[in-house]
Amino acid sequence: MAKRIFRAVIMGPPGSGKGTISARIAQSFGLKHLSSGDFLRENITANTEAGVLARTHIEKGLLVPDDVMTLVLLPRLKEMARHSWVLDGFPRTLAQATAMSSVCDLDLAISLNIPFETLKERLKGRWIHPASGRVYNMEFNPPRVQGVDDITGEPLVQSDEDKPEAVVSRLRHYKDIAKPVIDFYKKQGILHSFSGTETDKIWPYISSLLSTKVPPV
Ligand SMILES: Nc1nc2c(ncn2[C@@H]2O[C@H](COP(=O)(O)OP(=O)(O)O)[C@@H](O)[C@H]2O)c(=O)[nH]1
Ligand SMILES: Nc1ncnc2c1ncn2[C@@H]1O[C@H](COP(=O)(O)OP(=O)(O)O)[C@@H](O)[C@H]1O
Repeated sequence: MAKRIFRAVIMGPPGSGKGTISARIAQSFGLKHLSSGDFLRENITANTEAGVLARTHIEKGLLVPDDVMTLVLLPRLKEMARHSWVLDGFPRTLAQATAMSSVCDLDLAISLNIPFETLKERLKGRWIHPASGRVYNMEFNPPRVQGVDDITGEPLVQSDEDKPEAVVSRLRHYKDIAKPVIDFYKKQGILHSFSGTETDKIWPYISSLLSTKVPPV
């Protein structure tokens, strides 16, 4: 019998732990971790038309326009039709959520509610390995050797998006546009929200919810 496909999205403001939690979900439940930020970075590196447009917005701490996002994401989601996945960072607007519902059905939407002050602190300490998208935090999950990626030994960088001015504007904007998306999934009966200041305390709740829906690896 074919294995049932399971699809989840994870939503939350920048720094809320979407990437960290998606990586744990992928590892514990054998789902693929898809990330809108990684898809955009691939396009930026490859200098595609969408990548060039995306870069100009990201550099200003702005969201990438919906038409560019759907152009990048929808074909990737269609390619993943036979796989179970957790998608991090998409959809962020109602237009994106509606466009996505025309190419795939979701089983679960996770929403992370993390206080504003906690988010600001976390983003200040976030460093990434650009080639792989691996994310570190100088307190929460520091690299083994300061300033370099654990796997490749290449240097880590702090992204322009995590500089203080960009962070505050991104966090303000998030709340306004996320509300209709959250309501959209609430109406479908697939929304589960989790609140807290620490990923390690939220994780057991997410993990037990998922174990009722996806068999662990
Ligand atoms: N101090 C602290 N940092 C965390 C926690 N959870 C995640 N982080 C770090 O906070 C930053 C943002 O997390 P990330 O998963 O990238 O969030 P995203 O922007 O929602 O994908 C990263 O540097 C993480 O390592 C936590 O519970 N405590
Ligand atoms: N669904 C989306 N809609 C619009 N812009 C997006 C979307 N996903 C990612 N982006 C853009 O890419 C940037 C990086 O995304 P990501 O790696 O998910 O980081 P973060 O979680 O810190 O926002 C975002 O700040 C935003 O400008």
